[in-house]
Amino acid sequence: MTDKPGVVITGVSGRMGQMLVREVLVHDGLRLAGALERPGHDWVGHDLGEAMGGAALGVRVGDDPLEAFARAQAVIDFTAPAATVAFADLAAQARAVHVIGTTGLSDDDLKRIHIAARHAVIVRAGNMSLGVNLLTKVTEQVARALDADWDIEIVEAHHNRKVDAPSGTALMLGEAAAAGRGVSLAEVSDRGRDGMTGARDKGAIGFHAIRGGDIVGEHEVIFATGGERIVIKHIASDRALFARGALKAALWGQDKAPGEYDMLDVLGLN
Ligand SMILES: NC(=O)C1=CN([C@@H]2O[C@H](COP(=O)(O)OP(=O)(O)OC[C@H]3O[C@@H](n4cnc5c(N)ncnc54)[C@H](O)[C@@H]3O)[C@@H](O)[C@H]2O)C=CC1
Ligand SMILES: O=C(O)C1=N[C@H](C(=O)O)C[C@H](O)C1
Repeated sequence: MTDKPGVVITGVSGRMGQMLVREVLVHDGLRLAGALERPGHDWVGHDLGEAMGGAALGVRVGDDPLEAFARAQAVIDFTAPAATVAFADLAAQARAVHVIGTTGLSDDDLKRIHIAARHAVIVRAGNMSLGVNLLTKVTEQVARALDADWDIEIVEAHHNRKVDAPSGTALMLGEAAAAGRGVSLAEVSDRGRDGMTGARDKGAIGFHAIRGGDIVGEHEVIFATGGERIVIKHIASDRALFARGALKAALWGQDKAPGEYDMLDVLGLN
């Protein structure tokens, strides 16, 4: 028996799920306590290691979150909005730290997550990398220093399997730019122009999404005015980066009071 906190990984067959499994297996401070997939998925009932194409791990892929979370101190969840909202309630019942990487959450989803955080620690971020979280701080500072004669545009690029746009990261960067400018993102956001749009609205924050091939994740914040342009860019070339950030958050959350946190809290950048 070990006293390392046990982690359940949801969506284990997914791009991030498999990366999280690999990273938790080599982590010094955490152990794999369970693996979940959606009911009806091919992997359910099979050994996780064998399902991943390797040696048996002695961990069976399950489809019952309540049973799995009861045995865990943390749940790491990169799945889909409907699943994540349900997991937030169940992780809170089990008093397990819930690390949420899922993006594309609606305002209603966010409200339900907020309610679950009354009873347990939830760490949620559209991007778990140090580089992107640092970029949000830089974006906020640059936006604060510049007036609305500087147009702000956010361009993101991802692989062709991504289902949501703008990316969670682009929205984090948009929120940071809006905060720096002292405006509400909802009021100035301008998404994916097409057709006779008219001239750009002064003060708008524009979003553009590229989808292609196997791009892991690229984000650019452009500040443009007459005669000059500032471009700040982050390139992720390995999903392990997101997985390691999520594991750090799971460990960090173990001694925290119930509430909603983000990666800036985990990384000490707030
Ligand atoms: N915050 C961050 O740093 C990052 C966030 N993401 C986000 O993570 C999410 C997943 O991304 P990918 O791994 O690329 O997607 P994916 O489609 O490869 O994997 C999602 C997995 O979740 C599973 N799933 C869906 N409903 C489920 C349920 N009810 N119970 C258990 N499993 C369920 C699916 O079967 C699938 O295996 C997306 O929202 C993506 O934007 C991705 C990378 C980094
Ligand atoms: O779906 C992805 O792949 C990614 N999603 C996150 C997002 O929406 O920003 C983070 C990362 O860019 C990869």
